[in-house]
Amino acid sequence: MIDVDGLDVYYGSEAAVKGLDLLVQDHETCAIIGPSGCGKTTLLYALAGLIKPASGSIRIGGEVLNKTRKKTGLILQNYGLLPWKRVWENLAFPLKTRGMGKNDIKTNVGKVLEQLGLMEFAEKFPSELSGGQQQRVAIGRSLVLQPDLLLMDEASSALDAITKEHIQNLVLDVFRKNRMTLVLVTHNIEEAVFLGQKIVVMKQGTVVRTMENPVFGLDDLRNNMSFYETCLEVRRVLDEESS
Ligand SMILES: Nc1ncnc2c1ncn2[C@@H]1O[C@H](COP(=O)(O)OP(=O)(O)OP(=O)(O)O)[C@@H](O)[C@H]1O
Repeated sequence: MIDVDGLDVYYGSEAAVKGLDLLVQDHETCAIIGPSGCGKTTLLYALAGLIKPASGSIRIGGEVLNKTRKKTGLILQNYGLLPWKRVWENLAFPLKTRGMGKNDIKTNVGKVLEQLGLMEFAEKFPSELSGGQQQRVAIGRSLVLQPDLLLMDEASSALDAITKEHIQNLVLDVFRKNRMTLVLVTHNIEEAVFLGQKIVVMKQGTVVRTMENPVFGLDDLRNNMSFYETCLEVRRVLDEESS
């Protein structure tokens, strides 16, 4: 479980996150949505252990977080790939740095490339790939480490509408097959409703609304009217909170 209690994060004298409380259960997905500048990315970095809070606490699996965790994967907006390494090496690199043997690396990287449909791109450089393919490689880089918690910042914001949906489908599939907790930050209401079991609305550095998503995980969700009704409900909440 992720348990955030009274979190304050400052940049200099400016508070980016203020008195924020959040609970995310194990194997749950949580989508964080809110206007630009409300502190979503800052919260994600704090959950990754990359930013130290001024006060309050973050507990993950009962342990107070005071540095990065091996079992937390973080996927950033710009994908964070190593441009001079091929896809295969991009996935192998985090395992090498953890001292894994060659054969185990081969098996693990092979499995993840297979799962993400990336085998045919194994020998390519990131610059030779489309945005959606690069995003899949970024997901792969996190998955090889078998995270129990995956943090994603704007998973699909730079992608066209169709590729966006493919990536969202893939993220849901990855979540289901890998038994992890998923926290994602998004500007996109449909993405929040598609991927968030719990939808958390932020405003000015704090959580103003938490919604349980009634349609999360339904089959063929995008062809179901209740999906769009839930999107409208989230839109109403965002409008109310911004007025
Ligand atoms: N490195 C930094 N130094 C100083 N202020 C920062 C820094 N990063 C973010 N901020 C400020 O902290 C606040 C929260 O920023 P943050 O990036 O967390 O918001 P966000 O909700 O993720 O925004 P967006 O949706 O536009 O990405 C903003 O007012 C921003 O200007």
